[in-house]
Amino acid sequence: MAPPLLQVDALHSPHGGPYSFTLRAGECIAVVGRSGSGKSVLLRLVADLDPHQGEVWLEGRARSGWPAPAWRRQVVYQAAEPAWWAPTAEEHMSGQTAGALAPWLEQLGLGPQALLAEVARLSTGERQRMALLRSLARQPRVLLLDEPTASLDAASVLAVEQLLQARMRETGLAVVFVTHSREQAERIGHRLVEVRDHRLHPVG
Ligand SMILES: Nc1ncnc2c1ncn2[C@@H]1O[C@H](COP(=O)(O)OP(=O)(O)OP(=O)(O)O)[C@@H](O)[C@H]1O
Repeated sequence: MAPPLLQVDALHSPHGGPYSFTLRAGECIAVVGRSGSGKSVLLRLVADLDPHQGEVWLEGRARSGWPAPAWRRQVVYQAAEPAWWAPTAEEHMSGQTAGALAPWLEQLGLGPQALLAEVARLSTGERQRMALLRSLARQPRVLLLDEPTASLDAASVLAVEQLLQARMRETGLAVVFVTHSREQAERIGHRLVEVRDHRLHPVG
């Protein structure tokens, strides 16, 4: 049998873990847990953003064998409060044209002009949807999402979930989705885990 797309082995730091799980192409693991339980720590360790021990494998190849920029192209982390480093969203879109992004913009209820507006002038919810587009524009194999719909109304939440589900189905994108909503976890997750006592526990 083919190895899992992502394999996480005893990943830990002083702030969380050891965490172990596998993720297949096209699969979503939804992660729930109390505030401060270590959900963001988990994502940051998988993304290689904090010092840690343990290992992560992508397509059977250990992360220690990947050049860091190549790893970060394939495994993309979206923070709960994403940072922006240029004035407009368009400048963050990994060279993808407005035309190429148009279907996603429309699906998320954003007009094409939102790409050209100053990011700072977008509403919190517009910025959050734009952050997801930026993550998808990088065409990762694995997307690590930290509460990506926290600022959205119910219709926009569903639009985000539907876009992600289509990308998982059509491209094999794999997702680790951190959320405070058990209902959302059940909608989007093929598997649910809870972070408790610095460990992952299967839910349901
Ligand atoms: N670099 C760090 N230095 C010190 N403490 C840290 C560091 N990173 C995380 N922590 C601590 O680890 C714990 C888990 O943090 P984490 O951000 O993962 O929580 P969370 O489950 O994502 O919470 P929330 O749902 O509120 O976002 C917290 O107590 C946090 O203060």
